[in-house]
Amino acid sequence: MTGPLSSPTVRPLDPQQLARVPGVLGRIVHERAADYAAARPELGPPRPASRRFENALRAPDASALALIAEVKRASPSQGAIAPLDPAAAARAYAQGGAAAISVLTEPRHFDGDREALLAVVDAVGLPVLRKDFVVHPAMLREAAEWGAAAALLMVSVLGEATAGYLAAAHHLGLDALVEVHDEHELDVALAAGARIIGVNNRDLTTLHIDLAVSPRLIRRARERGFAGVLVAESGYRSAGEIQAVRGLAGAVLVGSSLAGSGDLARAARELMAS
Ligand SMILES: O=P(O)(O)OC[C@@H](O)[C@@H](O)c1c[nH]c2ccccc12
Repeated sequence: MTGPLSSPTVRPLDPQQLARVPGVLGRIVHERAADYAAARPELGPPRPASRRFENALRAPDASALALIAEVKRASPSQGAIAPLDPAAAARAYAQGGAAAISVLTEPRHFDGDREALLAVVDAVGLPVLRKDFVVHPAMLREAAEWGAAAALLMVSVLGEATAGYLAAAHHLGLDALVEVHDEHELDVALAAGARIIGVNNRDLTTLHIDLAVSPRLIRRARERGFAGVLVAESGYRSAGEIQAVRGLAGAVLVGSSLAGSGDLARAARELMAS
């Protein structure tokens, strides 16, 4: 029996679960699992839900499109993007109208770290998303301890463990961006009770981008009666491309094209101009 104050039990992904993840993504999750192999799995006491991330994406009105701007210094598809100072980048994004900031904390392929997240939490009042390859409950505990308002949960990585990790995030007071890339993953996210679903246009096993993925899966989520927040993710470089998800998505998540622009505030404003 689990009472309201008992912690949900979430296990680190086991080698069998990790082995199911193909391609580039498979390599990264193996590395992350090794990084956290010795970490404690306990979540600790429950924390109150702030819903800060979710609320930021819903405001100011239901038809507006919110920007989640990402502090991204490097990626497997592009290599080095820009040697961003995380705090300065986040301030520029805030000035440019971002509703929330995403910060990569994966060190080997995205040049992210804990310090980047802490610096951003300190620099801006906006809610911050910890963007990492969550394969261990300690990664969620850390996200809460570091002051993140939300964490990314990838259905392509967690599979049937998604519901447990979602409960763990909520136990810690975190919102969760539950990421999907195809119909099956969307069904898993919906069944898990996700409140915020991100549709990644990038297939992380091949790194191929197809901007038609977000509109397709967002429509399907609505057809299924999903009333939560839908986020279109990855590959957006122009206001014209963003136009295609207006009226569909509640938010867009953009990293590379902003991070590599030189003037982050201006790039954010121009990208979101309708
Ligand atoms: O840089 P882009 O193409 O604008 O994409 C941003 C974001 O969607 C992308 O970084 C991302 C989406 N899901 C992820 C999961 C892990 C790492 C990174 C990601």
